[in-house]
Formats: sequence, C-alpha cells, structure tokens
Amino acid sequence: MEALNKNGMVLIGCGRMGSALLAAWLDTGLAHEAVTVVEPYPSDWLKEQAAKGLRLNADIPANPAVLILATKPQMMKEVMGQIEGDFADTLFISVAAGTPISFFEAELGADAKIVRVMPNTPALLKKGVSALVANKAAQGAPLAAAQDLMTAVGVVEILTDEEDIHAVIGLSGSGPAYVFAFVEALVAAGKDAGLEEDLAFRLARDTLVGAAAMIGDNFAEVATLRENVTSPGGTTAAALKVFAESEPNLNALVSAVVKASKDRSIELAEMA
Ligand SMILES: NC(=O)C1=CN([C@@H]2O[C@H](COP(=O)(O)OP(=O)(O)OC[C@H]3O[C@@H](n4cnc5c(N)ncnc54)[C@H](O)[C@@H]3O)[C@@H](O)[C@H]2O)C=CC1
Ligand SMILES: O=C(O)[C@@H]1CCC=N1
Repeated sequence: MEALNKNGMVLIGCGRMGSALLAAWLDTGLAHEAVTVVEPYPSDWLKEQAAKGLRLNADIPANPAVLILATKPQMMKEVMGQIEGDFADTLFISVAAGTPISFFEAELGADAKIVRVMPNTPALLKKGVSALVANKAAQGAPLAAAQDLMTAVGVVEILTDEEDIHAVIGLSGSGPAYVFAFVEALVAAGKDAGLEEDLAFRLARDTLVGAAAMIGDNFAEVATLRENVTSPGGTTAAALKVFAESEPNLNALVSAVVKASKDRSIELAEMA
C-alpha cells in the first residue's frame, strides 16, 4: 500500500463491488487521505469514510498510482468521457464484467497500462478470488502491482488469454450468487421438510461453511469427501440420486448456469 498511500488511488464507482474492495483495502492499511472516490450516489458507509478523510467527489489528483473503474459496463463509455487529467504513470484497473481491454486502449491509448480484473464480493472479507489479465503495456511491474493489490483481498489467478475472462465471470465472478441461491434453496427445502426457517437457515449456513472448509488443494479429494458422507444404501445416496437423475441433472443445470453468465459477458463485450 506504500505507493498508493504516496501517489494515491482513484476509484470510479463505489457500489457493491467497489465498496467491497475499498473496505478491504482500507482495512489493509490504505490511508483514507490517499483515496479519491467518484460516486454520484454515495452510501452511508462511503460518507463515513469521507468523514475519516477519504476524498469523495473531489478533483482527480495528478498522476495517481492506480485508477480503478468499478462502474457498470453499460456506463463505461460515459465514465471514460468524464475522466480527465494526468495519468502518465497511472495503472488502470477495470473490474467491469463486459468491457474488453481493447475498449480501454481505444479510449486511453495503447500505451496506457491496463489490467482487467474479475474479482468477487467475498473480497470484502479478504476471501475473494480474482482473475487478472494485463495489456501489453502493463506486463511486468504494473501487473505485479495489480496482483499485490488483489492479493490483499484474496486469491489471485493470472490469465494469459483475455477470452478466458468470460468463463471466469461465469464461474467465480457470478459464483457467490450461486452459493447464496443454493443456501436459499436449502432453507426452503428444510422448511418443506418440516423445520422452522431460523433453524433451517442455521443448519444450511453452517453446513456450507463447514463443508467448504474441508475442501483442500486437490480436486480429486472432493469426490472422496462426497463419498465419505454417502453411506451405501443410506440417505445421502437417495438424495444424490435425485441430483443425478433429474432432468436436467445437476451437472447439466450448473453448466447451463455458468454458460448463461459467460454468454452475457460476451454479449456485453460485443456491445462495448
Ligand atoms: N457485484 C459483483 O459481484 C461484481 C461486480 N463486478 C463488476 O463491478 C462493476 C460494478 O458492479 P456493482 O458494484 O455490482 O454495481 P453497482 O451498481 O453496485 O455499482 C456501480 C456504481 O457506479 C456508480 N456510478 C454510476 N455512474 C457513475 C459515474 N458516471 N461515475 C462514477 N460512478 C458512477 C453507481 O452509482 C454505483 O454506485 C460492474 O462492472 C460489474 O461487472 C465484477 C465482479 C463481481
Ligand atoms: O452480475 C454481474 O454482471 C456482475 C459481474 C460478475 C458478478 N456480478
């Protein structure tokens, strides 16, 4: 955070993703005074940060170390039109789902250092996962700086092919929503099975947290973890049979879900 505290960070758009990242960075030692946020509809939380010294809707400082773009892809053209200033050494980081690097190069010039990042909201708890891809000008030190920044809020994967970002969005960008939807479905199912909602919620939440914590580094072991719950001829076998035999089955359903997110990302990129 040293370079950022010295030369400043600018955040354009402080909604759900922008504020999750900013909150985690502030907690990691980013100084409020070093941050300029441009946000037309500041949340109460953001106003509290402004009271602590963060520069809210102030002029963009000259040559900030990093400028983060966290507005909707549909707004990006308008946003780029409103960014003016000296960005000779600035590293641009976009977290927008559907805006390709080529769009930013067309707006800023091919010499601009641009890293496209696909984070997810668990970044708020420093438990995010982000995939990064850099343009030519941002290879080396700028990409390493972006990697450091995102490592402060979770795990980082580096992509070499920008096209992979669509699938990443389908899996980990949108992914937390699938998990939350699954918890909602589990609670509804618990209620259908006769439990009170509060109890069903606690059981669903604690099962997910506990099971997630059991997953290690080896994908093959996930099947063993599943098998360890599944007594032959028992209750879990009866349950998993429904996943396997329903139409579409679980794998086909999840595949369609990830593909829908991926396809929308491609669509947004084509509109950029
Ligand atoms: N929410 C998520 O889980 C993730 C979101 N993203 C990306 O992050 C970006 C933001 O998404 P969310 O935070 O979910 O949306 P959001 O709608 O919560 O945040 C966008 C923010 O931009 C602000 N804004 C609108 N026009 C602006 C302007 N001209 N200048 C400055 N700020 C402006 C809005 O007031 C809003 O607070 C999107 O591009 C999305 O693809 C990426 C990964 C995960
Ligand atoms: O739903 C969206 O478009 C954004 C991108 C990934 C997660 N949220």
